[in-house]
Amino acid sequence: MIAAWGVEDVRAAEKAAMADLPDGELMARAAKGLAKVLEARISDVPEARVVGLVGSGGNGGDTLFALARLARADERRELLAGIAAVLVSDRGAHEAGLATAREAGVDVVDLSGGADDALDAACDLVAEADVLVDGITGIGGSPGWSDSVAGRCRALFDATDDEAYVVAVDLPSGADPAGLVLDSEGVWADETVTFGVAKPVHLLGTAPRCGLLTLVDIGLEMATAPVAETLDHDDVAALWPVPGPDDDKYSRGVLGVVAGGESYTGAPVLAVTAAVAAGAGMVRYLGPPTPTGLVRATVPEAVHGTGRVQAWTVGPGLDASVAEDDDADEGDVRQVTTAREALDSGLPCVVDAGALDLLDGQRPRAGARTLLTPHAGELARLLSRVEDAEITREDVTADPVGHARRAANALHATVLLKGSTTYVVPPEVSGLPVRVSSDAPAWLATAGSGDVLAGLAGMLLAAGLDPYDAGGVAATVHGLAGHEANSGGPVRALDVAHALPRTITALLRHAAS
Ligand SMILES: NC(=O)C1=CN([C@@H]2O[C@H](COP(=O)(O)OP(=O)(O)OC[C@H]3O[C@@H](n4cnc5c(N)ncnc54)[C@H](O)[C@@H]3O)[C@@H](O)[C@H]2O)[C@@H](O)CC1
Ligand SMILES: [K+]
Repeated sequence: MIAAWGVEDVRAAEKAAMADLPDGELMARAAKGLAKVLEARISDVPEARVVGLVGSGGNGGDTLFALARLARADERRELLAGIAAVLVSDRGAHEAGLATAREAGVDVVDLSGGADDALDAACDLVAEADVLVDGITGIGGSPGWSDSVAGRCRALFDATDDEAYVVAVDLPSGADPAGLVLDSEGVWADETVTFGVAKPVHLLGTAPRCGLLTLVDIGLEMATAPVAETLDHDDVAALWPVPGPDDDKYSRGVLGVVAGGESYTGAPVLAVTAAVAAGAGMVRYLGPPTPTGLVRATVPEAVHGTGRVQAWTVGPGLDASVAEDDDADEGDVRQVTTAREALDSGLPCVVDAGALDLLDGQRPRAGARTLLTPHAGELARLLSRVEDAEITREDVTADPVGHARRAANALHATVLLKGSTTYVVPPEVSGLPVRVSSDAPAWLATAGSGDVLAGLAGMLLAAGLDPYDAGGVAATVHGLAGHEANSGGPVRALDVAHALPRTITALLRHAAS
């Protein structure tokens, strides 16, 4: 599991650690770890040139100390062609760090004061750099560039060679440390070397601009809960419901699926296939004749009609608007009633697609376990109704976690917000971290993919997982199955469902080995 703590909690932990350590020890640890990573990255580059961009705070301090270490280490080996530091801020740079870097022989170009010739010299340096170390801002930075350095930073990054390997110190400068502002100007790194623990910027929607995440241990002890986390393969395997010798199909979990209608016939096939493929004890499909016939023909394991279930997946391919349409097919209208009955049942429920349109607030029975699985547009529609306000898809994509949280709080449900990054957001009162999953292939953005996810998540609810775990596990396994279905190329949703058994087997085998 990778867990991320908020900036205030990180600062508190740093303060606590520093109280027991000699002055400068924590930064020395950070710089040592950073220098080690830089050394490894340049080990194969003959006559490498390393340039650090240095801001005025602790982030620049880390960078200067690390460059000094690199320069010292190279005194003996003379493998590097040059090590330079560009001071970008008018406020100068970390005093001890700068003195140490100068002493170690690091070339320094100071841009404070704004002289054009200094900026030209700095641009020449970065144009030649094989490794660019971004130490402008860390957790003390605000999103984007501040006015005083914006022109310089733009010029420096414009001059950077596309081939240069960009290593961000702690986080890419200009990225929002809290990971909430997604579109700020600033650095996109190939690798981010962070210290102590990950921060939200590394896991939330800003994660893609961090590149590879490398964690350097500096001995922080966190006294608070993380705000975000990403499940790794072992976490998922540990949560996966593995049947024991005493289990039967009922104890493993029966999932009821209310999906599709006379016009939308594919979604039920996908959701039911996914639930069966993921290992449901039994899947019971409820729907009008045409999709029922299709499910019968394609998923012979499923049963049909009303009966005992332990959880529901409601909504894939469901058209809730037929309830208001006098000319609508009778079976479709009945399907909306069935969906309402499932929502009213008090049983655990995945509420997806069309069923989200049936919710105006909490499900009727207090405490009913609920996992909502909207994409950004569906969440905007749901929140607009619940809050009686106009909320757009753009509002949601600009602050996905904030909006998912509002829906989770208002509906007492866990919200799995689908997108290139998927967030599983429990109500605030739970105190649980947001779960983030961002390594699904972009090819998964395809029709039917959400139906597979809804079937998979429903199967996990039926097996007894709570909505938070079911959402986190389903999002991760769905992404892995997307890779498994056709790594590096287009995938169709049905293939993702069919890839579930081998994806799950691989996870369980890996964890057992
Ligand atoms: N405090 C500690 O014990 C440790 C701190 N460490 C490093 O110190 C960093 C935090 O240091 P600071 O609190 O000094 O803050 P930073 O170094 O992250 O940034 C603060 C400086 O950046 C400027 N700045 C803020 N927003 C800006 C923007 N949008 N554009 C341009 N400049 C901007 C500020 O004027 C200020 O001078 C961490 O990210 C980490 O790299 C590490 O050495 C680990 C230990
Ligand atoms: K940085």
